[in-house]
Amino acid sequence: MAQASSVSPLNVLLDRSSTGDLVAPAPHGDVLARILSAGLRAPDHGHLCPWRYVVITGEARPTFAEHVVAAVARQEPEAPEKKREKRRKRFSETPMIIALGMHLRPDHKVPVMEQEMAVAAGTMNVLNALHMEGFGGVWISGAFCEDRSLLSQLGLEAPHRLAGFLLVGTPEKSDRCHTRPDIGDYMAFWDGQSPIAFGADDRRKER
Ligand SMILES: Cc1cc2nc3c(=O)[nH]c(=O)nc-3n(C[C@H](O)[C@H](O)[C@H](O)COP(=O)(O)O)c2cc1C
Repeated sequence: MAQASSVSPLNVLLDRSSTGDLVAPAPHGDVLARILSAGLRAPDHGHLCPWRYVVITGEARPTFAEHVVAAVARQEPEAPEKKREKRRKRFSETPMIIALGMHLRPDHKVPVMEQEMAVAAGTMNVLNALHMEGFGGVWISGAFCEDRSLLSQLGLEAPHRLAGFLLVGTPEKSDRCHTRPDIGDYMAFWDGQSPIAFGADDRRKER
């Protein structure tokens, strides 16, 4: 486990980073159920429970990879063969794929964007939970995630959508933290008078 007793939970969170360089094992059984349960602890306006996790492992991966490649061909007909091959390899060989289904209710008084944000918040919880249990992953997306035929394979008929996929496994390299921006540029205390000017925006103007 990544979290030794002397390490604070916050330090574990601050240590998380995404990686697509993943090897076996991926979580399974009760550990997987607990990791996905963390997703269901996300804030959820209206208690609509919009999360739908579709787990793809083992022999189902190459079959699903062909559906992804077909969706890429439909959505991005100009995409080079190299891009399709990259998708095929990632979806066939990554130890576990988790499709991030969004069970949306456009007619509900809670705006769809808030329903989608609940799914996004749940996804972040899952990424953190993976990290805390010694696993890793990366959230990926693309135009192919809008492909209705691909979504149907996952049981997501309109108006339900896909927030992308988590590629999941064990990080190949332990030292994978990249440099993070300084929080001082991204936070401020409002003084009740003047609008905030963030350091991050000043720096952007300088470029
Ligand atoms: C909704 C969403 C979709 C993303 N899609 C992709 C993607 O298709 N390809 C990619 O390389 N990174 C994608 N990313 C970014 C990675 O998941 C990841 O955040 C990035 O590599 C930076 O790593 P970090 O999480 O350690 O900061 C996406 C992130 C989000 C939130």
